[in-house]
Amino acid sequence: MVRQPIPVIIVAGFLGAGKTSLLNHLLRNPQGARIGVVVNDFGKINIDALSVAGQVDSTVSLGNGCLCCAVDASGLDDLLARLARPGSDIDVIVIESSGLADPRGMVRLLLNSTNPRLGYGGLVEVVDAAEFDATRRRHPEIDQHLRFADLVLLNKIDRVAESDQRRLAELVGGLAGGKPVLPTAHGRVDPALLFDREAVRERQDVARQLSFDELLADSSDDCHEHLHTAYQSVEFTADDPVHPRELMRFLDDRPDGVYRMKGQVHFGAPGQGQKFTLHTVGDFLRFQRSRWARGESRCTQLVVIGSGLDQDRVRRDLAACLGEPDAADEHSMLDVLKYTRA
Ligand SMILES: Nc1nc2c(ncn2[C@@H]2O[C@H](COP(=O)(O)OP(=O)(O)OP(=O)(O)O)[C@@H](O)[C@H]2O)c(=O)[nH]1
Repeated sequence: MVRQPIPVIIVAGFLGAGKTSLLNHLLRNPQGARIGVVVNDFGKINIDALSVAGQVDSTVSLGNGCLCCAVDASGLDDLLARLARPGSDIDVIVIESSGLADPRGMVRLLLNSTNPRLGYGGLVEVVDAAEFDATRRRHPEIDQHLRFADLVLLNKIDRVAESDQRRLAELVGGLAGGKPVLPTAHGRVDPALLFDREAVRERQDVARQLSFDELLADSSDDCHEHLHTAYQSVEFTADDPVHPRELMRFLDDRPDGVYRMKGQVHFGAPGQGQKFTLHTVGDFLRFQRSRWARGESRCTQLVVIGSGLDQDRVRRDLAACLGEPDAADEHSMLDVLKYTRA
């Protein structure tokens, strides 16, 4: 089986916004995924509390299969290549970008990476909700950072009066250009929003006795319930073929709040009888082309994940993409193919 590229998620945010809290939360709640966390230094990562299985150079191996690596920016390329090498068990890589640095450099580095085993997993901007107005006055460049984010965590929401939460969410959402904004406390976001659990489930079926997750789960995490309701996922299935131009129109102008889309697409275009697997994070878009397996039914199955989604509208807009291009329209797949990797 061909392994999907390992998603690399960049976590950015100004000093003290809650980046490390988010990383610690993910390491405690990996849900069976093996996470490789990359930080500038081990300083604040709460490794002691996570039971260390071993240490090699600047890498700490944690009892739950996760890794924590300390690296400066110049060593990042090498480190990513090592984490993604064949045989590596890592399912997802999360990099903490340092405080004031413009995260775009790191995004560019990933998007330009020629390593087929690495994929862009999105830019998550952590914002200190309580200090947002003051931070913005001191660092107006935060507006730029937000514009490039794929997902914004409006963190320290516990420190903001309820009456002010809506104003901040709207302000930040506007600056982020309709990207999803998720209020969080202590960076506690459902990891399923950031990475998939499919690979994980397969492994758990084989070795259910591994219960480190449960042992390490943050017992003080009393907001687990509403974590699951903080974002929505919409499933869309259709047997009728999808019109490539219509789907590209939808993808070019995704509804507000969409963070990720994934699944398979059955296009109705002459000579394009292959299966296209779609993957989007924020503005990033990629199709992978493969053959349908023998006996596999040709249909479209998509999952759209985001926060503040108008679920009916997403379903309606996707249903409106069904159809087949005119026989005379020879180039209907052109835009799809621009974003396709074999
Ligand atoms: N009340 C409250 N405190 C928080 C929250 N998130 C983080 N903190 C606290 O804020 C401080 C900074 O959090 P960090 O997670 O270290 O922030 P950071 O972005 O990694 O900070 P730098 O590495 O200095 O850039 C710590 O004392 C955290 O305990 C939150 O949601 N609510």
